[in-house]
Amino acid sequence: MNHNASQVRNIRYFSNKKIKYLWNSSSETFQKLKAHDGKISCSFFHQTQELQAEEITRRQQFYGVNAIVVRVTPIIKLLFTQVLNPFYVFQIFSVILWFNDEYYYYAGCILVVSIISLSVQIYETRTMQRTLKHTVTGTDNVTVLRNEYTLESSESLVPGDVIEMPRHGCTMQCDAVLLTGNCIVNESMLTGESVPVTKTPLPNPRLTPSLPDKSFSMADHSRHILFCGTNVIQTRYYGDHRVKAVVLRTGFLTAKGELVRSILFPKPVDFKFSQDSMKFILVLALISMAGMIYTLVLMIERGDTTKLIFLRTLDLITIVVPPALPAAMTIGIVFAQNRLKLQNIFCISPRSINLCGALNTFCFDKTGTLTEDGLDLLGVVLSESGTFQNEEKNIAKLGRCAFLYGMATCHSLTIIDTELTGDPLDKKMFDATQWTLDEPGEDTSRYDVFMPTIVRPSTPDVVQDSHSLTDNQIGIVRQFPFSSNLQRMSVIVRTLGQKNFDLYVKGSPEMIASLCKADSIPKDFQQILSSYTLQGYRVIALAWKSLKKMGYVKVQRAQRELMEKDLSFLGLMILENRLKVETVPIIRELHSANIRTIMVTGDNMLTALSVAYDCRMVQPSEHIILTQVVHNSTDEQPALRWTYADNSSMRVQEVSTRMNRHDLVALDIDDTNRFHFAITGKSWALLRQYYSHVIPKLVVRGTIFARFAPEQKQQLIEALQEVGYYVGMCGDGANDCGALKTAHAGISLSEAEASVASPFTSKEANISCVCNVVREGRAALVTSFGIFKFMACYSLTQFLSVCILYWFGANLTDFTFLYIDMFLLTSLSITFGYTQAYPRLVPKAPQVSLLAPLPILSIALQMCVVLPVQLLVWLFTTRQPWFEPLVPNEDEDYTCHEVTVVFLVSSFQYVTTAVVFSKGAPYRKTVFSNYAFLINIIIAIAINVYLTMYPFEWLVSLMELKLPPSLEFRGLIVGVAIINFLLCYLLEV
Ligand SMILES: Nc1ncnc2c1ncn2[C@@H]1O[C@H](COP(=O)(O)OP(=O)(O)OP(=O)(O)O)[C@@H](O)[C@H]1O
Repeated sequence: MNHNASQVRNIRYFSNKKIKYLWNSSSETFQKLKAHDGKISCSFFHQTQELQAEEITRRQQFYGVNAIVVRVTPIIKLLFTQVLNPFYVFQIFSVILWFNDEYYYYAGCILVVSIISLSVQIYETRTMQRTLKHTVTGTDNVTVLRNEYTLESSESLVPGDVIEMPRHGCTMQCDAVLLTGNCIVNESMLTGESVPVTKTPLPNPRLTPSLPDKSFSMADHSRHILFCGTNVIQTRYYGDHRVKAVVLRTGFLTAKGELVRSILFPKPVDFKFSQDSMKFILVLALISMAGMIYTLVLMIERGDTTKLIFLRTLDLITIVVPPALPAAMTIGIVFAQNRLKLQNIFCISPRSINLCGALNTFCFDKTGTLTEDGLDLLGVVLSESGTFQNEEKNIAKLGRCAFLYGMATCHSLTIIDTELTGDPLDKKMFDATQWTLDEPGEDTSRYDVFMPTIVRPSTPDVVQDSHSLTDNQIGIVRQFPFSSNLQRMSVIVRTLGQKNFDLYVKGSPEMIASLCKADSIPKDFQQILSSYTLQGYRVIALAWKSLKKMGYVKVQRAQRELMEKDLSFLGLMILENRLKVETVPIIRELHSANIRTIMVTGDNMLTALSVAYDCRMVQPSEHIILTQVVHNSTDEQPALRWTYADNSSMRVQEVSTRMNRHDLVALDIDDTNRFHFAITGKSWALLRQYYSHVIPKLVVRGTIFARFAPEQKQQLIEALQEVGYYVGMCGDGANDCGALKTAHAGISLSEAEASVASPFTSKEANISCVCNVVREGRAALVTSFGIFKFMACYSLTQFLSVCILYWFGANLTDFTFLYIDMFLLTSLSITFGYTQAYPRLVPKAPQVSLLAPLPILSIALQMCVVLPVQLLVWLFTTRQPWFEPLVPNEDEDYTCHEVTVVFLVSSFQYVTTAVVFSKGAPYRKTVFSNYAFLINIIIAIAINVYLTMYPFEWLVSLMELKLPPSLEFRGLIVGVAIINFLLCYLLEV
């Protein structure tokens, strides 16, 4: 936390996480610094004048430098912050203790390991900071209005500055609202979607008095805002007029700044696993307290020296609380992240990887994610005089008609680097017309003063001379860009040589129909539409209107809502909606891994239903219940209806206004497991308003969410999280951004290299990345679980063993600790972390991975090599390396006890390892590991029984030792063995 209270001209403020908080004396609170207070009207921006020098200085003091500075923390600072981490403090404490206890080798080794891990951590933190700095930092020179238009460094910009957008593009260094001209931008840095987006000027109510002066909001006016970090590809301008924008927000207050802040200071994730592990460490600490009291009493009774008592007592804490636990638990994440990179999945938030292991629900966007993006145009159905004509597959046969002109003009395609780019749907539609598109040149004479994009037929028999005035050329003079919320886009065009302008609108059939004159809509509109959507086709409608009596200026200033009404319906475009080849197998695999799948789309409900059946999100035998909230009249509470839909037709059956068991019975659903709910965005909004108590029930069984606006997608994820689901989201477009950020794990399918849109970005544009992410998440989580359990079991085993040794007045030596802690732990953690890469998610798949035997091999190694070596060393080195007598030990009998204890330590560890490795991944239980687990347990029990009940008479006689005398001793050992088993078992369940 970086709090530094200061004063700027009697204003008290402090900064925290790159944001300033100012003192508000009237409310007596600190309030977050905002660029504007949200009560500004749109006309305010159009009245913006240049800022005076004094005002600029004042604002610069207020808002600071306009830069998103990610500092690479100096090594010394990082070192201090890392060393002050409680676990390192504990480690330092332990090392000092061990040195004092003369465990030089052991303390030395731990010191070396800690230094290495600290250096690696510092190196990695700095590399990450450097990469982030490289991605986000940027300054540029910007033309800004100060006295006159001058070139200034972008760092000096303040909110309120008027800037000019350069003609050939730039990268935005602030958030700014566009006042004049159009800009084509690529927002992939923020949204992951690399389709060019057209930004239009903010409506100016002063120029059009009929226009209400709405209050400005970032969400409502986002299509007029150029966001920081986005790439402005081209600007369009009026003659030699400037393309102007007003700076809205600077530095970390910008949209990009917010995203960078969320990476620099991630929200603490409420993950049960990390909470539980802290609780468990606390329990371990309590156990060590008990051990300390026991040692204290024992050693005081025995009359040991104060120093020895002090050292032995504290030593117990370092045995019970494993200081390397947090570091060991991240091993799985490191392996998983590297493996994801190999699969072309980039992760900017590694801590999300463990969360992916817990995901139990995955939401998918439809278009571009489950289905192909560049859908083939199947045909068109024209409407003439309010009647649908026959479907026409060959667009060339349409002839010159309004529908064809609509197809040729109503898009936001643009030429970038000589290539036509834009929305894949727009591209398919335009390609079908076989027209060509010319970007504006310098010549302004032909279309008044604006530089329009020109479209014209490319077939030679039609074009006589592409540069002469021919009535086949159409200029697109204004564009209202596509918005998911509005479900439509429109253009204002003028055919060359004609006086009047025309408006073409295309969008979802429901939306277009609602904007058309009733008499222009065919009577069988719903019927024809359903006939296509039921088959899963994507249907787009076109409409038209002649803007007679409107001059150029009026057309340029007119408000969108006022233009897009009283349209004449032109017809429907039918597009194929093909599933990607990967979709069905991946959905199947997710289902067999017990992960729920949900479709949340902006598309039509019937299309979504059909795709859901096709991709097997809903099985053919399963039912779908459509949830509808219908307003009968404005003043009364809307009615909640449950209707019944199946894959061949939709039967509408009103049931009841409440959802309960009776409703389901009334719907004829006897098997309550076999139905899914579906709802549209419109009903969802009303449901939230009037029936919010139904939402938790709905989302538990909801599978299809259609015609959902971007913020509703986000609401759905939140609703799922509220009822306890761990939710993943996979999407490809800007309309999925909010949902991707909100989900526990968001995967954006994007080609953008440096996108900060979601924690995961997959370059493969299909949903196979979902399985990879879940699989790696599970592998990382299981590794963390396994290592956690292993370390807990092992430190408890060691603790009990050492307590017994204290009883005899002995302790393990430097070498014994070294062997157990270093060799075993390191080799096992690494083997474990590495081996958790399995090829399938599904629990029942009887598949034996090539890597599966590795943990078993490691156990076998311990069994067949390490134990005998341990014994041999003990035999031939007069037991020195293994025991440290704490009190002069005259009685040779004790040596025998000590041997038993060491064997116990090893065999308990062996059992623990066996349990952890073989049972750690329940969803991947392989035939091999099940048997291995059983065999391991049987062997371990046999060894324990043999060692404790018939302690190696041959060995004893070989070493000329006496047998341990008492039965109590054997009883004690057996007791410890049972406790160990119980512990392992409890940890496992
Ligand atoms: N370029 C476009 N021009 C006009 N209308 C469009 C365009 N793209 C989509 N639409 C219409 O707007 C609706 C909403 O679009 P949106 O992008 O929110 O979702 P989607 O593309 O249909 O599906 P998904 O959310 O699964 O990606 C679409 O169903 C379609 O009818």
